[in-house]
Amino acid sequence: MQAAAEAPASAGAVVRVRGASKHYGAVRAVDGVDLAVQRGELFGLIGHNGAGKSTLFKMMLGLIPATAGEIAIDGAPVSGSGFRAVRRKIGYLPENVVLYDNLTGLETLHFFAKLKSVPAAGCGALLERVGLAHAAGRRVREYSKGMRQRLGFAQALLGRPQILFLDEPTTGLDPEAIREFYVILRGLRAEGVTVIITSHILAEIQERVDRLAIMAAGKVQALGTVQALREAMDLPLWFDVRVADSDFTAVRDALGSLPVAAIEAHDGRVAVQVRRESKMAVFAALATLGERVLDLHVREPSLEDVFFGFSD
Ligand SMILES: Nc1ncnc2c1ncn2[C@@H]1O[C@H](COP(=O)(O)OP(=O)(O)OP(=O)(O)O)[C@@H](O)[C@H]1O
Repeated sequence: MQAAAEAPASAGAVVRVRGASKHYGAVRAVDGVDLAVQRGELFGLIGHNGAGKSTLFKMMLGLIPATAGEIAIDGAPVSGSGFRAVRRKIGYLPENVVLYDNLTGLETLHFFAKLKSVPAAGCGALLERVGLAHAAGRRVREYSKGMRQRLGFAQALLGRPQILFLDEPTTGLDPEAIREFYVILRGLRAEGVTVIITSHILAEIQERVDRLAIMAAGKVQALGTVQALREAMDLPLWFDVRVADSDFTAVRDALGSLPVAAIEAHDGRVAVQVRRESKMAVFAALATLGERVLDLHVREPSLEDVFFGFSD
C-alpha cells in the first residue's frame, strides 16, 4: 500500500530514521523504516502485536543496534559518541516499566533521579503532576496498574526531557486518567517537547496525535495525519439524517441518481454511505429537503477503519 504524503522534510527533524532495519535471524522485526519527527510534534506509532513498534523504539533510543540504516536524534547518530549528551534530553516509558515493590512512589522517583543524575528536588511536584501526590508515601506494592503506569510516566518526565518516547503509556489507565494524561502531553507539546507514543487503542489516539505511522510486518505502511490517511484510503463516509415524519422515501428521492454505496434506516434515521468525492453533492441534494431535515451528521471513517485498510 502506498504511504500517504505529508511526511515533512527530514532536514529539521528531531528524530530522523533512514532505512532502519533490525533482523533477528529470519525475523525482520523492523524492515527498512524511514521516519522524520519534527520538534514539538505529537507523533503516534500504531500497529498489530509484533508489528515492530517496540523494536523501533529501542533502536531510536540506542538501546539495541540496528542491523542496517541510520537513526539520529537531535542530529546525533544513536550509535555515535555524541549520543550520550543527547540521551540526557530523552525521557522513556518502556512497555513494561520495572518498579521496585518495596520502595514508595517518592523513593522510586528519587531512585530514578539518581540514575539519571538529575536533582531529586522536583520529584514531589512530578508526582503531583501525574496525580500521585496522595500516594507518594505508599509502597509501590500497593499501587494499582494505573498508578504504576502514572509512576512510570513520572519517571519518564524526570529531568524535563525534550524528547519523550512513550511505549503504550495509557495501558491500565481509566478514561479520566487517559484524558488527564493527554492534557499533560499537550502541555508538554506546547513547551516544544517532542512526543512519540505507541498505542493499541486507536479511538484514543486518533484525535490526539499530530501525525502517525501505521506499522505492519516491520515496515511503515502509511504515514501522515489521520485525515490524510483517510483521504489516501478513499474510504466512504456516512451521512446520518433525521428527517421529519421519518420520511425515508423523501431522502431517497432527494438523492436521486447520486451514487450511494449503502442506505439504511434505523432508529428514525437514515444512514447514507457515499464516496468522499460525492460528499458535497449529497449535501446539496439533502439541502433541497429544507426544514424537513431535522438533524444531519457526517461520520468520517475511524482510525480503526483506516488501520485495517493499511495493515491487513
Ligand atoms: N529479542 C528478540 N529476538 C527475536 N525476535 C524478536 C526480539 N524482539 C522482537 N522480536 C520479534 O520482532 C517482531 C517485532 O516485535 P516488537 O516487540 O517490536 O513488536 P510490537 O509492535 O512492539 O508488538 P506489541 O504491540 O505486541 O508490543 C516480533 O515478531 C517479535 O517476535
